Amino acid sequence: MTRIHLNAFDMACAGHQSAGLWRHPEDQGHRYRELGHWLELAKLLDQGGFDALFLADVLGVYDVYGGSRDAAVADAAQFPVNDPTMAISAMASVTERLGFGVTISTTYEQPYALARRLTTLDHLTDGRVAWNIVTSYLDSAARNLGLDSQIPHDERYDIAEEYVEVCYKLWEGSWEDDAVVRDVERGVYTDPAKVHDIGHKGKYFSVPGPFLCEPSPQRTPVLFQAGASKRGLKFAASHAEAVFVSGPSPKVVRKSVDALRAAVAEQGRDPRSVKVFTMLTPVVAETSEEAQAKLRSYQELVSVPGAFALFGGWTGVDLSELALDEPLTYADSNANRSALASFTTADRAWTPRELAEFIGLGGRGPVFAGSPGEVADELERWVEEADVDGFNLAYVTTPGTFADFARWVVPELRRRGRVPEAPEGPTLRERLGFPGPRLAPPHPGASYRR
Ligand SMILES: Cc1cc2nc3c(=O)[nH]c(=O)nc-3n(C[C@H](O)[C@H](O)[C@H](O)COP(=O)(O)O)c2cc1C
Repeated sequence: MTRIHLNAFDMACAGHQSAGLWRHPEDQGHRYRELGHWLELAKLLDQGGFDALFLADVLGVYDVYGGSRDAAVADAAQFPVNDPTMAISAMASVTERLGFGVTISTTYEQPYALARRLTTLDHLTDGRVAWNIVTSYLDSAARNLGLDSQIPHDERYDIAEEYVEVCYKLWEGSWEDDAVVRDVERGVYTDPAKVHDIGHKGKYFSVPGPFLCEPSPQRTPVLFQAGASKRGLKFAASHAEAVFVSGPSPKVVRKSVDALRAAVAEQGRDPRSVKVFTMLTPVVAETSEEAQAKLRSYQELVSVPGAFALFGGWTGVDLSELALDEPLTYADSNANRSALASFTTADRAWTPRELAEFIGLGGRGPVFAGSPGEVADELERWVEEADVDGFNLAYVTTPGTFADFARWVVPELRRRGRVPEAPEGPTLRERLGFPGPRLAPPHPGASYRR
């Protein structure tokens, strides 16, 4: 029976994908500032059968809707938002096997510094870190990070290509495995002959020296990628070990997955070796009726302006300029092209009225409400019809959605042989089904190894 991988999808903010639900009395998203909140969540996920906690991130405010940031600010739509990396080592200290996927953009930070941060986390978590490689989509981020507006969409990916090349050289090529000798008698901690300058001089980056860190358990963290435009797919086909996609139906997601697997094969890699995760928000209760009642109570709390603020940031489209029943059209934007395509060209053109209902809960992915058996059936249907390997499960309330899922659905998935009783490991790479802790050929990163 094919394994189903499960990530909890979250962000270091009070309102992630379900705009307005911070008003729910059980929602604890506002505790995102407390370390205790993250430690409790990590323990719940670790014991509850999740493979990883996957953390999104943005470096700007959502200010496309109505030409203003007010809706996003008032509704806590991914604002305020803290740095996603800080709590990870603390979470690792209270968990055994949970992985941590962290989103960091290649657009606003030098690879030399980022590679060190991720390696530090890989050491402190004993090899349980993944990097979700993104290129960003908000003009507001660009403006506050020293640019007039965003670097053009496809060039951001050109930068990302060179960025990961630098990282591979640092992670895989700079240090030999046995460089650290700690030879007290000779007075040698690290053998200088086994640490190498990477000598990188490219179009965007110059890194002549050696990596600052000694090799960590995975060396290169597990590489996730999110972004499914034509250019995004090309990047993923070369570099991603796992890809995060989203779309409203299996039919829409299947198109991206087929295109991705074909592109991976063209790169000489096994198309099944890339794990695809799609976004879904589960609403589960003991019975179908209870789950539907719960869903209705959630729907009453949705903030449409908050949802439209998120949509504006993702796609660059200001829904305030459209009539409620006017279908959206696709135009190449500088934002997240695949997000817009999934509501226009991929299947059918959605209207703002339909979007208000759909994205209010769970963002760009579907919401499914049902009993444990019905939710498990739905996940199996997605695996079959969309050809995905797992899910980034978004929440309506946190930690409520994750606790319900761990309590009701994971045991059902275990009964069906979809989730193992004990996780594989010990590293995240092995837990996700790869043969060893480190990148393996023909992944291009492995070719930099000494
Ligand atoms: C499912 C999904 C999740 C994403 N999550 C993030 C994120 O958390 N932060 C971010 O800056 N970009 C995120 N992105 C967007 C990527 O940064 C992407 O590089 C950029 O928007 C271009 O996407 P495109 O190739 O689909 O046009 C996400 C994209 C997808 C499809």
